[in-house]
Amino acid sequence: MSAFDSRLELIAAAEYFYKQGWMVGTAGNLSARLPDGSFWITASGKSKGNLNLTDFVKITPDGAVEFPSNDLKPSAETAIHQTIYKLFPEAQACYHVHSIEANLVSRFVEGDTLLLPPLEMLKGFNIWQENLNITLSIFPNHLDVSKIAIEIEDRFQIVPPQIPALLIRDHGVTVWADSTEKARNFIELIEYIFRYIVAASQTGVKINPYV
Ligand SMILES: CSC[C@@H](O)[C@@H](O)C(=O)COP(=O)(O)O
Ligand SMILES: [Zn+2]
Repeated sequence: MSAFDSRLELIAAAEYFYKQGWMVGTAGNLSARLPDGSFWITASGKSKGNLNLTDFVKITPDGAVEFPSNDLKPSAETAIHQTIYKLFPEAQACYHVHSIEANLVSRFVEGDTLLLPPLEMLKGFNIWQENLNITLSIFPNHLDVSKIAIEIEDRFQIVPPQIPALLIRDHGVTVWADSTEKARNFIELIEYIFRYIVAASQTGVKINPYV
């Protein structure tokens, strides 16, 4: 019997995110680790709404690129996935999407952290606190993606993230988890929180710190 192919999970998640409007116009990239420490990642520039098994590139633990076919390039944001897997050995999947709400909330603050509203949804990140005071790290969006990856590594080595997620300003969110299933849930949870922050900012009711 052959082992389960995690690319099938990535294809299904990408189709779902695409339908939510979070991976339009080839935006976003998804990866999943393999038992040998290598990972599958979406090839660069593919429409994420209808990926197939040949739309992935394998990155080995030493950073070599294994092309299933030679006209594929790895995701332009592979360096961020490599950094996440290096920093968090328990991570088995890393998902990155672009939503309008993520970009709006990234502009609600000028600093490098976003205070999250104290929503029950945070329990989905395994946060069990009475008075929730959780922040999400925001990073600048550099043209040179390796610079973003270096800044993620530098900051998280000193200040570990409170939840397995980070936001790149004017760009989108990245999450990681110990399974593809959890990574998909984490994207849904953080995008719900972003939608809540945007909606709350429009109500005039003091239900979040940005109103
Ligand atoms: C709509 S282009 C977006 C890209 O520049 C990038 O941010 C992205 O998420 C997808 O890049 P890709 O190289 O396809 O993985
Ligand atoms: Zn991106």
